[in-house]
Amino acid sequence: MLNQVIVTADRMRAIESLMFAAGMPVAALMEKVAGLIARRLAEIYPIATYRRVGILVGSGHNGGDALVVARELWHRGREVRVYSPLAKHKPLTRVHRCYAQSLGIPFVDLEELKTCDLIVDGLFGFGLERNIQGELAGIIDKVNTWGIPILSIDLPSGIHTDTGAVMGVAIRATHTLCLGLWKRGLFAESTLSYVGQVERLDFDIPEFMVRQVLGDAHAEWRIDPKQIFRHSSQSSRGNPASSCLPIPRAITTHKYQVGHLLLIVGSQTYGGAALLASLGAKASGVGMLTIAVPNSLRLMVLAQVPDALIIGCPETDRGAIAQLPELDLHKYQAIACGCGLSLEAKAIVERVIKAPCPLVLDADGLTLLASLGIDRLKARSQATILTPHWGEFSRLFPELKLEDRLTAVQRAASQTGATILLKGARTAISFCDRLATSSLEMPEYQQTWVNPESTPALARGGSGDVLAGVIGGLLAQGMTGGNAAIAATVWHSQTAIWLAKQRTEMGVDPLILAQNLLSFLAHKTV
Ligand SMILES: NC(=O)C1=CN([C@@H]2O[C@H](COP(=O)(O)OP(=O)(O)OC[C@H]3O[C@@H](n4cnc5c(N)ncnc54)[C@H](O)[C@@H]3O)[C@@H](O)[C@H]2O)[C@@H](O)CC1
Ligand SMILES: [K+]
Repeated sequence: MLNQVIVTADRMRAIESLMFAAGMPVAALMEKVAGLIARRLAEIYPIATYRRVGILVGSGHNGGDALVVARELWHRGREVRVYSPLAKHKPLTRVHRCYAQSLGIPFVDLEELKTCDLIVDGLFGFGLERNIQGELAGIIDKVNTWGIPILSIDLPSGIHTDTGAVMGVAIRATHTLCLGLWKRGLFAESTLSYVGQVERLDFDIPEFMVRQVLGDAHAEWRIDPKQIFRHSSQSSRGNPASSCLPIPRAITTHKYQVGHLLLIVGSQTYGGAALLASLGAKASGVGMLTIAVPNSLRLMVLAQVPDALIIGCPETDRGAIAQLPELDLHKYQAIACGCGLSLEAKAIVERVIKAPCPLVLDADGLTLLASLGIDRLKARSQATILTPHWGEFSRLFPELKLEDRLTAVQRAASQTGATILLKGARTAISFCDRLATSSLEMPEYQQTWVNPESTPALARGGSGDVLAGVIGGLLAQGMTGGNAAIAATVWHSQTAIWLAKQRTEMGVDPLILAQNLLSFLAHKTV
């Protein structure tokens, strides 16, 4: 649980206050935390290569942490230099400063840090309140130009704890050690070029205190990718129940028990999208797959996906699906619609919105939904998953485009009742459900999960089609909207990370991705 909650500065302060009120001395906690930072630093940046360490010290407890780290590194034989540009300090920071000086640790001018092998950034943590200006801004700008590795304590100084906004300037870290609980701002896409590699440093915050502050309906969570993949005998801990892969199967399972998915995809212009979505759906292990495409694509899709039922649909002059033939939409456990559909297929989207089964809308399906009006979703009684990237999201929810991504996705999901999967480098998924770790009596509530690991290898046309197909397949097999969105997102991004290691980020085209989803899953769960 502690590795999954995302907190704001206020929540972090409230949890910290509970620890202090219960008797943990403030100074003891700083000592413990900074000791852990110093130990982790020694693993990441060994003394043999990073002997000279420059420490940036601010006025608050982030600076206090940095001074304890400075002292510990000094005792372990590093050449430490401290730069402490502010005149006033919080009392605990001040005493650590005095003690460091009494040990003979040099307090130097900024320029003298230029020859260091490593910089430790302890200027500001979650206490940053306003834009950084004047001399301090100049200091950060300068340090960023040196090209020396920087380890930031808690957050890169200058990053807003809650929104991730850059408060004027910010340190560009190579490594960030987030203390205790994940800070919300670390998950904003705009901070990714500032945080470097991010780790959480656990300092034994009692879980009951975290629960006391966050309550039973905590809204923002970080997905733990490791918990998605498991042997079928293992139970899920933390991530929403049954978002785990592979989906277990009873020995007597027959094909009609593992879902029938209808894909409505493709146009003459975007034939490949239909194939990629189909291959994603196929990898999900869905029992039956029916693919509705324009007539002219029928044989091409049949040749590539021989195990699917292919329905050729009448098409417009420009090769979009003009109408669905007499299909009984009741017989499908899920429908995924939109990949490569083209913007001529509005009538199709109008029809599938009324379908009496779970529905995934992607790509052109979303743009068409935006033109029909998001209110159309009110007619739906079954799960709906929308999978927009930011551009599609802004068309669907223009009034939310100024919000930060986490707030925006949360509002969109509560407005529509749908699961919203906002794609990006840190895909965020918001839906209304019970939390897996809670009792069944617990009411459903709005929750948002962020995928913390991905790769720019996925930034190419067609990756999203594969994802939509996988989600459709998982939905058809009975996963809830939120669980299917989480499982598919993690599976898709972890497969891409795995492939990028073998083929470079240039080598993960969507076809390779779709073809390797199952090899990755097998490799992960043996
Ligand atoms: N949460 C926890 O349980 C723990 C927190 N610790 C550390 O304490 C930090 C938070 O400490 P603080 O609350 O003292 O906050 P910070 O150390 O982040 O900084 C706050 C100080 O900076 C000043 N300040 C804020 N914005 C400024 C600006 N734009 N320009 C100039 N000065 C500005 C404030 O007046 C205040 O003096 C954490 O980030 C972490 O490093 C650890 O020591 C121990 C455990
Ligand atoms: K910092």
